[in-house]
Amino acid sequence: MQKSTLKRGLQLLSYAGNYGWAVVGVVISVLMSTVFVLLPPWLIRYGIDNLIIGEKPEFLWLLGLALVGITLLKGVVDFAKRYGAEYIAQRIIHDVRSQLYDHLNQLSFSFYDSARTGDIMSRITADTDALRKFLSKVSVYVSGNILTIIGILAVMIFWNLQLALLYLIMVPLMVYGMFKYSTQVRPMFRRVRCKFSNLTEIIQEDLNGIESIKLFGQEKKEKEDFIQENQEYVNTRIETAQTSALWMPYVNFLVGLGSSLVIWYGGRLVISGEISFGMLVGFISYIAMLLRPVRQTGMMINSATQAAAAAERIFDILQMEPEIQEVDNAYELPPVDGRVEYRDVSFSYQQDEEVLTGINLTAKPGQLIAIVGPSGAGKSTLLHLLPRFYDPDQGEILIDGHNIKELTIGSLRSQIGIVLQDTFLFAASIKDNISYGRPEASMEEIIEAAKIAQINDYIQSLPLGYETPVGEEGVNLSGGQKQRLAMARVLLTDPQLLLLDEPTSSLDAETEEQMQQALSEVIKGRTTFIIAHRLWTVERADQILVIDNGRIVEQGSHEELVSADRLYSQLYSRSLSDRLISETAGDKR
Ligand SMILES: Nc1ncnc2c1ncn2[C@@H]1O[C@H](COP(=O)(O)OP(=O)(O)OP(=O)(O)O)[C@@H](O)[C@H]1O
Repeated sequence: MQKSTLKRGLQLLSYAGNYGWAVVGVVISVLMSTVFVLLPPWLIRYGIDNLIIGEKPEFLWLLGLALVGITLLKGVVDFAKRYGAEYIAQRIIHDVRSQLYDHLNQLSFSFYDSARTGDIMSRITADTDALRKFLSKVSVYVSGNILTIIGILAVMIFWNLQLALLYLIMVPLMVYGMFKYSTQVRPMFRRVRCKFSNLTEIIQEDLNGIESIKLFGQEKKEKEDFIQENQEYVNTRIETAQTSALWMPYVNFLVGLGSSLVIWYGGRLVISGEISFGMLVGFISYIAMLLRPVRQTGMMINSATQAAAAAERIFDILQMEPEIQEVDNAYELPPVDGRVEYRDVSFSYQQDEEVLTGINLTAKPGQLIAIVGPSGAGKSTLLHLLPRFYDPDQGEILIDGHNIKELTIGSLRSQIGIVLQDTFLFAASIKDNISYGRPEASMEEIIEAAKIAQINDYIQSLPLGYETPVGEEGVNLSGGQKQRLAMARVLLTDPQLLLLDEPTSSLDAETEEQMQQALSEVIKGRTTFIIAHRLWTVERADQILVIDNGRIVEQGSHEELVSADRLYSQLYSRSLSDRLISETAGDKR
C-alpha cells in the first residue's frame, strides 16, 4: 500500500471519529453478521451427523427453525450495518464537502489563477461521491468479507488441518491475483478521474465561452475537441473494465479448483472414516461460501482504488495552504482616515517575472489618485495588492500607518470598496445583488445608492423593480448597467477607500457623463484610486501616476504631466483623438 493512501485513510478515519457511536454500532453489526454467515454450515454438519445419520428425525424441525432464525437475525443486523454505514458515510462526506468548500473560499487568488473550474467542480461532486460509495458500501463489505474469509479458514483448520491446508494452497494464489489486480487497476482509475475532469472542464469552458465560440464560428472545432475528449474518457473506462473483468474468471477457477481438491481428498477421508460425512458437506458449503466474499473483495478493489484516487484529489486541495494568511496576532483595522502608502513595493506572479518594481506612492486621505499607463503595465495589479488579493514580494503597504500584513483580512477588506473591470452578479434579485456586502441595509439606503450610481431610474422602470431577478431567469443587464449596479453595491458598504478599475469602461458617452457626476459625489471624502484608459475622465485627479512596465515613470497633476510632454501627454493626446473619432462616428450614425 502506498504511503499516501495510508495517510489519506487515516485522515478519513479522523473524520469518522466524530461519529464514534455509530461507528461502534456498525463494527458490532459487521461482527455479528459474520458470525451469522459462519453458523449455518456448522449446523448442517451437526444435523447430518447427529440427526440424519444418527436417525433422530424428531429434532430435525429444530434444525430448520434455527436456520430460519439465523436468517432473520442476520437480516436485522444487516439492516443496522447498511443503514449505519450510509449514515456515517453521508455525515463524513457532508463534512468533507463543507470543509472543501470552506477551504476553496480561503484559497488565494493565485490558486484560482491556475486552477481549472471544471476540475474543482469534479473534485467537489464526483470525487466526494466516489468516497461516499467507498465509505457506505465498500468499507463494510470488504471488512465483512475479510472477516468471513478468515472465519471460514479458522473453522476449516479447527475441523481438519489436512483438508484445510489443501484449501489454503489456494490462498497465496488469491492474494497474488488480488495484488496484481489492484496494482494494475489503481493507476487506471486515477486516469479515469483525470479524463472525467477534462471532460467537465471542456463542457464548463464551452458553456462560459459560448458567445466567443459562436462569434468566431468555432462550433465545429469545439465539437471535435469535445468528441475527442469524450472518446478518450470512454476508451480509458473500457480499458479499465477489461482489466477488471479478468478478475471474475480467475477467482471462479480458483474456487472450482479448491472444491475439486476437497471432494477428491475429503471423499477419501470420509471413506476411511477419518472425518464424518457431515463435516465434508460442511467443508464444501464453506468453500462455496468463499466464492462470494473473495470475488466481491476483488471487485471492490475497483471502488476502493477509485476512492483512493478521489481522496487523493480531495486532500490535495485541502492540504493547500492559502498564500495570503493572517499573522498570529493580527488585529482589526480601526476606522481609517484613508492615508495609503506603498513603500518600495515589488511584485511578481511568477518567479523572476517582476510585474511591479520599486513602487513608492502616498495618497492622502480623501485624495483622488488616477493610475494610467499602457495595457499590461501593472495598473490592476497595483490595486490588487491593497486588499491583499496578492502579497508583495518586497516592500510594504500601509493604511493610516498600519502595515496591512498585520491586520485581519476581514477588517482590511471591509474598509475597501472595489469595482472591478468585470462585474460578477449573482443569480438573485437586483436588490439582493446591491445589498450583497451589507444584507441588513434598508430599502431606502439601497435606493439611495442606486440613485447615486445612476441606475435607480432603470430599475424602477422594470415591472418587478428591485425584485427583478438577475441572470438566466430574469433581466439581462448591459455591461454599463452591471458596472453601475456594482458601483451601487460598493457605495452601500460606505468604504473609506475606493478602488475603481476602469469603472466607466462599458458606458456610452452620455451615461459616462452622468456617471462622472455621480462619481464626483461618491468619492467625496474617500481616498480613491481609479484606473482609466479614457484619460479625460481623470483630469481632476489630485495625483496621476503613470505606470509603464511595472514602474511609476511619471507622477503629478494633469497640468504638470501635460507640460512635461512625456508618456502621459502622448497617452492623453491619443485618448482625446480616440474620443473625437468615436464621437464623430456616433454623430454619423
Ligand atoms: N493572475 C495573473 N497571473 C499571471 N500574470 C498576470 C496575472 N494578472 C496579470 N498578469 C500579468 O501581469 C502584467 C500586469 O497586468 P495588469 O492586469 O496589472 O496590467 P494592467 O496595466 O491593469 O493592464 P490593462 O490596462 O490591460 O488592464 C501583465 O503582463 C499580465 O499579463
